[in-house]
Amino acid sequence: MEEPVGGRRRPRLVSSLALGQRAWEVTLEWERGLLSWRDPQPRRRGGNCFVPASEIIAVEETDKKCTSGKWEKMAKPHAFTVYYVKRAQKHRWRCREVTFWCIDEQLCNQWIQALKELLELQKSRPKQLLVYINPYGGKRQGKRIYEQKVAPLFSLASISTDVVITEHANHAKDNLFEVNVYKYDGIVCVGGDGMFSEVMHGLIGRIQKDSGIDQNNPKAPLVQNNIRIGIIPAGSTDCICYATVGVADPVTSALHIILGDSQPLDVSSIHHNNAFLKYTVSLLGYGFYGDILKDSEKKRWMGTIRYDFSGFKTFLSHHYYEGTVSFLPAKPTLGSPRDKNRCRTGCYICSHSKQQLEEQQNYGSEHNEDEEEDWKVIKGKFLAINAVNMSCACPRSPKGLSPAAHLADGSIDLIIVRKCSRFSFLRYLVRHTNQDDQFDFTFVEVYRVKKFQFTSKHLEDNDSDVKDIGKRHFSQFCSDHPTCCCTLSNSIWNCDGETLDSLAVEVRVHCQLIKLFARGIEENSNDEAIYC
Ligand SMILES: CCCCCCCCCCCCC/C=C/[C@@H](O)[C@H](COP(=O)(O)O)NC(=O)CCCCCCCCCCCCCCC
Ligand SMILES: Nc1ncnc2c1ncn2[C@@H]1O[C@H](COP(=O)(O)OP(=O)(O)O)[C@@H](O)[C@H]1O
Ligand SMILES: [Ca+2]
Repeated sequence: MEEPVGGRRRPRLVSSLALGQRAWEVTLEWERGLLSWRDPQPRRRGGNCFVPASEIIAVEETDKKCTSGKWEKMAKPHAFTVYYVKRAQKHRWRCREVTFWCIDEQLCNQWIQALKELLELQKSRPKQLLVYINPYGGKRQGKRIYEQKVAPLFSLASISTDVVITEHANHAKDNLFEVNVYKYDGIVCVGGDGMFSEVMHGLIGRIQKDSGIDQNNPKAPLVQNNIRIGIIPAGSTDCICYATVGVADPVTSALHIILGDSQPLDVSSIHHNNAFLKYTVSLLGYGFYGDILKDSEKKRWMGTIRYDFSGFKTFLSHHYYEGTVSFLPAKPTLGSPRDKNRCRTGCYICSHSKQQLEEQQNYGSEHNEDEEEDWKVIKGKFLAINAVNMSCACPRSPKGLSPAAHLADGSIDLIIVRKCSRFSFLRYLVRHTNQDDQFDFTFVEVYRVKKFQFTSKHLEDNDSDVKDIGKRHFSQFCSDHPTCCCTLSNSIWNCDGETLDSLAVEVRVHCQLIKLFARGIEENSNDEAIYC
């Protein structure tokens, strides 16, 4: 039965269709973009289901061969299946399907047609994607994960893909300078944070090159682009995926890509002496996390547990490093890393930053804050200096290094852990895994900043040539004395899981430079009223 209601542009479609052994009242509301089905006998539990069009993955005429033997086929020979997003535990999404049956072929086709037209209106969904798979990331499962869990969903959603399985490090990055990136709606990387970093460098670099922007100029206004990046987690930490989606799960990420989600992300650029070094979006860490990375790179053969092993070893070695950190604080309107304001889907702090960014772009370039505002300087002995652009939540620490950091506010949270006892440092680390405040220690400071610089004491004391010789000498010295906590050695910078070639860095955040196929972490996503 079809019932035009309201006489507006498009009538509401209401039919009695069979689902399971019963007839259900199925409604498609064009104005609200909502598909619902209601059990006309509401005594039964779970009698009402709603799926917004924005969460429908695909609609297909049901292949009757696959369902032979069911009573539906005999009584109601025509059917269509709707595939939609079902929210499961802990921010996981799954693809669920529901098949409706009817006697009238024309009615069945009308439903398929209407649902397909509704899907056509979802303009932000990608149609063509470029996929890079790192077959060696994490547990070396990238190719299998993509082929078994992701590709079937992309094909269900009629997304066409060009797939590149990388053959060496930097393959994806270099390739992004060669291909016609503009023909794609998005780039997907299958791997860990390192693989994401590679794709991000390729994409940002390519866009700047095409726009005539010199990345070596630390003051250059970088050009944003609308080609979104999707992450299918298949790495060792997968913090960028976890902190932007709420879980590191390939199917969930594939569904966010299919629905065409868009999450802007801050990117920090790292320079030294007017030379571009790298971009970072998650952790830029010196000291503890730099040392873990240095040690763990030698243990890649161990797989993902290399980080725990190197973490334990680095914890025991308890090295501290001397240097100077200077930073430019962010405006107080951006909140503080110690407030309880978490960045969640639709975050108002990030939306406000977006508005400001648009105003700046419309009314001329950013004014020079360096000259107007006060830089703060901290000299000392540090166990760790961590700059994070996002919470860095990951399975090891579900709240992350800075639980209140924002994905797209145009600021970095700078965490400084001064020299302290092993026991105090352990207490600090343990608080990453429980509800206690990890910043509530006298030896931990945290600031929300726009820019910062770091120089190791060795660089301050020596000129750069002497430094390089000294660095090698001191590193040798310390690896010969693994139990000493001497300050003579340098650490390295861990930049999203990759090493940096410089000890001294000048870092600046670029508000919302890139976009991901994500929507941030949904608040109470299990309680919403969509599911059945
Ligand atoms: C006592 C337990 C303490 C647990 C503390 C856990 C804090 C974890 C914070 C993790 C922040 C991760 C930031 C993300 C970095 C990634 O971009 C980056 C690259 O990822 P990819 O390999 O997927 O490409 N990953 C990393 O640099 C690895 C970070 C390693 C984190 C492992 C930390 C383990 C610490 C273990 C300390 C053990 C002390 C035991 C004392 C008895
Ligand atoms: N085919 C390949 N062979 C070797 N290294 C690769 C290949 N493809 C990508 N890489 C590099 O592997 C590094 C780690 O990748 P990633 O996917 O982040 O795994 P993990 O999370 O285990 O570190 C990245 O620096 C990336 O550039
Ligand atoms: Ca940020």
